Amino acid sequence: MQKGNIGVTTENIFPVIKKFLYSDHEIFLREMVSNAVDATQKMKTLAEKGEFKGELGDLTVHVNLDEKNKTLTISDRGIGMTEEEIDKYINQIAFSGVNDFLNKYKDNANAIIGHFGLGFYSAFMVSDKVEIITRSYKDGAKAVKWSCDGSPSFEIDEAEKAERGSDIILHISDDCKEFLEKDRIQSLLNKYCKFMPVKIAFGKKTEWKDGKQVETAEDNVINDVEPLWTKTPSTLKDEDYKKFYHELYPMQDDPLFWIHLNVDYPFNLTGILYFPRIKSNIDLQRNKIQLYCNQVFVTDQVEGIVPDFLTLLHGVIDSPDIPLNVSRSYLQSDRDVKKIATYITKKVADRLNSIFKENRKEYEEKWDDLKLFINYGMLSQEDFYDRAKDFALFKDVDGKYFTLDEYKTLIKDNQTDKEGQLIYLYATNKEDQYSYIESAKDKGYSVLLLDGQLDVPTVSMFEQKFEKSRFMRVDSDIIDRLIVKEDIKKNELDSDQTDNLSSAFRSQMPQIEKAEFSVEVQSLGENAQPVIITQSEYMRRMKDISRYQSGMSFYAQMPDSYSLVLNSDHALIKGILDDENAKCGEALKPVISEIKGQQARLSALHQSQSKKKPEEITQEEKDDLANTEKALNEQRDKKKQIISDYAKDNKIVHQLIDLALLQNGMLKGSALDAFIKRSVALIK
Ligand SMILES: Nc1ncnc2c1ncn2[C@@H]1O[C@H](COP(=O)(O)OP(=O)(O)OP(=O)(O)O)[C@@H](O)[C@H]1O
Repeated sequence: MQKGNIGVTTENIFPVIKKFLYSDHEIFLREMVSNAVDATQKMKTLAEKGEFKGELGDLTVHVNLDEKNKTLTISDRGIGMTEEEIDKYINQIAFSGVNDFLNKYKDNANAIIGHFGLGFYSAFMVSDKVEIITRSYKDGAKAVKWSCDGSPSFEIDEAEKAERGSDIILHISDDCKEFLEKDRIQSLLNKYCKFMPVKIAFGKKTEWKDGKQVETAEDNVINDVEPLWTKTPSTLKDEDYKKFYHELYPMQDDPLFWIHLNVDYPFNLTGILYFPRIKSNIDLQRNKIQLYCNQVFVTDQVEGIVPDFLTLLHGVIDSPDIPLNVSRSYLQSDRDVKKIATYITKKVADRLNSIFKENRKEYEEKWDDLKLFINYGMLSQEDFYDRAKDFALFKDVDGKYFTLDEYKTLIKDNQTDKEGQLIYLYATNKEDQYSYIESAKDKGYSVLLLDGQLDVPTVSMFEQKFEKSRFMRVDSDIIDRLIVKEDIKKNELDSDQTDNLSSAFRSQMPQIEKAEFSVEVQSLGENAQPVIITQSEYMRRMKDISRYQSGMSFYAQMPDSYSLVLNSDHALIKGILDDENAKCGEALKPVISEIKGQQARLSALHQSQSKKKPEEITQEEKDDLANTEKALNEQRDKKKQIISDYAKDNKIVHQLIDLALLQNGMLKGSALDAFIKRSVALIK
C-alpha cells in the first residue's frame, strides 16, 4: 500500500474548487463521462493500430446510481490505468499559483476545469470521497484502487477487478443530494452527453408489467453516437435534416433551410445550422445554437463565436479548435475565433446564394421568413452585406419580388426626380395607406411593401449604400412632391386668399393626441382629392428609429407632425373660398387693411431702430414698437375669430377634414360619432 500527498502546491485545493465552481457543479458528470469516453476511444485506436490484439468486447460506458449507498459510478472498458499512470495523471496536478488563477476566473468554471487538466477533480465538487478502481489493458497489469476523501492525501492499494477499464465511484456528499436523483442525472446526461461518440448507458430500460414499472435486461442507452453533423452530407436526405432538427427542438416548425458545415483547414469545424421561421421577436429565438467539442456539449451561449446575427439560427457547431476554456472577452478578441465567425458568415451567404440561384421560386416563397434574418445580417455585418446584396429581395405591394438590381432597373426611368435622385416609394401597411398607394400607381410608380421589423434601419442603410437614392413612404408628401420632376405648379390664389382658406381649416382642426398639424394650400389638379394628410418622411423615420436606438429619445418625445394639404384646384375648395369671401369678405376687409397698415408700421420701426445702437433707442421708441405689435396681434386675433366663426358653421369644411382624418385612421371617438351623424344628416 502506498500513501502520499497529491502534488498541489496549495495546501488544500478542494475547498477552493468547491467554493468557486459552485454554480457549475453539474459539469462534473460531463467531465467523468468524457474521461470514460476518451479512455474508450483510445482503446479503439490501439486496436485499430494493432497495438492491442485482444477482444474489445462491449465498450458501452455505464452510469449507475446507487441511492442506498449514495454513490454514482461511471464505468468504462477503456484503457484503464496502471499504478504509475494514476500517479502521473491523477496525483500530480502540477500547477502553481492556484489561488491567483481561481480568483481571476472565478466566474468561469469552464476556464479552470479543463484548462489545467482539472476535469477529474471536478468530482470533488459533489463528492465526499472518490474512488478509482482501474485495470490497465496492458498485459499482466494489476488492478489498483485509488481513493481520496477530498483532503490532499490519497490512498492507493491493490484491488480485485476482472475486466479491463475503470470504475469511478463518487460518494455523493450530503449537500449535493440532487445528484442521487435519477431524473436529475438523466437530464444532465441528456444535456451534456447526448451526442458523445461512445454508447453510454444509464441503468436499464424499464417496461410496464402488471401495472408496475420493472427493469429489463436491456441497457438504457442515452446517446446517439453518430449524430447527423458527423455524417457525410451527400449521404443525407432532407428528411434526415428535418428529423434531427425536431430532435433538437421538439416544439418547432420545420426549418426553412439548413447548412451542413464541414471544414478541416485552417481549423476543424463541423455542424449543421438551421434557418428557423422567424417572424417576430428577435430575442425569443436566441441561444438555440449548441456548441460541442468533439461531440461533448459545452454551451448554448455562442455570442462571440458566431456573428451576432447568426445567433438567430438554430443548430449545432462542433469544433475542437474553439478555445472553450477561456473567458468570453478573450474569445471575442481571439483571431482563430474571428476566422471561424468569418467562415460561418461566408458559408451562410454562399448557401443562401445557391438556393436563390437554383430555385428562385422556392426562395421567394420563403423570403418573408428569411427577410428579418438577412436584414439583420446586412445591418450588422459589412461582409455579409457585400454578399447578401445579390440575393436580398424587395417585395412590392402586389407581392412581386425583385433583387435590388432588378428593382433599380424597373424604377429608374419613371422614378428619377429632376435632381437625378432615384426615389424608392414604399408603404408600411397596404390597407392603411391604400389611397396613397393607388395615387402613386396612377402615376405609373412602383410601391414597395416594407412592413418588416427591421425595415426602417434597413432603408436608412440602403440610402447610404445606394448612390443618389432616397426612400419615401407614399404618404410622406403629395404625389408631385414625392418625385419632383418639374417645378410644381404654384397655386393661383393670392396670399390673402391662401391665408383665409387655410385659416378656415386650421380653426376647425380637432385636437388629436400626440399629433400636430400644419395646413398648406397646393395646386394638385381638379381630379385629386380636395384634402389630404401627409407625414414628413424625415420626422417619422427619426421617431421610428428612436424606438430601438438609444440616444434618440428626443425624437420619441416629439408629437407626430402632419400636413393637411388643401387642393386649391378642387371645386369644393374653390367653393369654400368663394363662400367665405361672400359671407365674411366685408367684415374681413377693414381688418386686413388694418393688419397691413400695422405690419408696414412695424417693419418701418424695426428698420429705423436696427440702425441705432441699443443704448440710443429711447423709451418712447420702445413703447411705440410694443404697442404696434400689440395692435397687430389684436387685429390678427380678430381676423381669426371672424374666420373661425364662419368655418364653424361650414359643414363642408368639417366633412373634408374628417374624411382626410378617416383616410388615415385618425378619426376616433366623439369626432367619429359627430362625422357619422353629420354625414347622415347631409344625405337626408
Ligand atoms: N476513466 C479513465 N480511464 C483512463 N484514464 C483516465 C480516466 N479518467 C481520467 N483518466 C486519466 O486522468 C487524466 C486526467 O484527467 P482529467 O479529466 O483531469 O484531465 P484530462 O482529461 O486530461 O483533460 P480535460 O478533462 O481537461 O480535458 C486523463 O488525461 C487520463 O489520462
